Amino acid sequence: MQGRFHLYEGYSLCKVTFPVRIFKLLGVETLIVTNASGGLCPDFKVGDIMLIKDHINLPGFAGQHPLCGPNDERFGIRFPCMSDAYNKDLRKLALEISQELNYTNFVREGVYCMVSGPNFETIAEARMLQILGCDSVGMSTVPEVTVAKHCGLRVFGLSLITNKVSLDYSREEKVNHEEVLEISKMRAEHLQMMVNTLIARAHLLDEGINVN
Ligand SMILES: O=P(O)(O)O[C@@H]1C[C@H](O)[C@@H](CO)O1
Ligand code: HPA
Repeated sequence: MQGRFHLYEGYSLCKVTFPVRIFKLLGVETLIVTNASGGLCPDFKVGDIMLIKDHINLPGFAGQHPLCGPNDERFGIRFPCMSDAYNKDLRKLALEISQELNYTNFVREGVYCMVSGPNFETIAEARMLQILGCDSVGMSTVPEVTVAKHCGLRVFGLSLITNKVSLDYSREEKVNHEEVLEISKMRAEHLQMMVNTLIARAHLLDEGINVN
């Protein structure tokens, strides 16, 4: 996909995740998601690439969940397990690839939290998210991943840390969308290289071939 639909644009989560169901019907087996997010983990720097280990579905807690409503059994079960939403083998492979590519000083792992947006977080909200265990925060991805896991797709996710989230009232810098775009452009080639290499190697996992 080039771009995506967002909840904050006014699309229902059913529409936001519709492409994932189309992928499933087309025979796709693995979903690779990328996004931009704000760093909450104090160790993260702007420009870091975070391999998504897990997520927090904050809109889901408030009833904004793509699987609410009648369950379509043709796609998956009513109560899907989410404890392994992000495929372990693909994450391991991505870590190996980041070493080979010499990317280790800007590749991390962490927990992504989705908020609805469209505003960036208040300081109090950011502090709450950090206490909850979120390493980064963004406005997308979780609905698509949830629907993908529901219908049995294997998921791998990358989140580019485009800004530091303000956690301190004395911090002068303000988050803005231009910065998000600028950092995304700066890291585009690295991200492409990681994703391309992962795609080239991922099928070897299925065939049980040692990828090293
Ligand atoms: O679409 P993603 O989640 O990658 O982009 C983030 C969330 C907003 O769309 C935008 C805010 O700058 O970046
Ligand atoms: N907060 C929420 N969404 C984002 C951010 C952020 O700081 N940066 C990019 N997307």
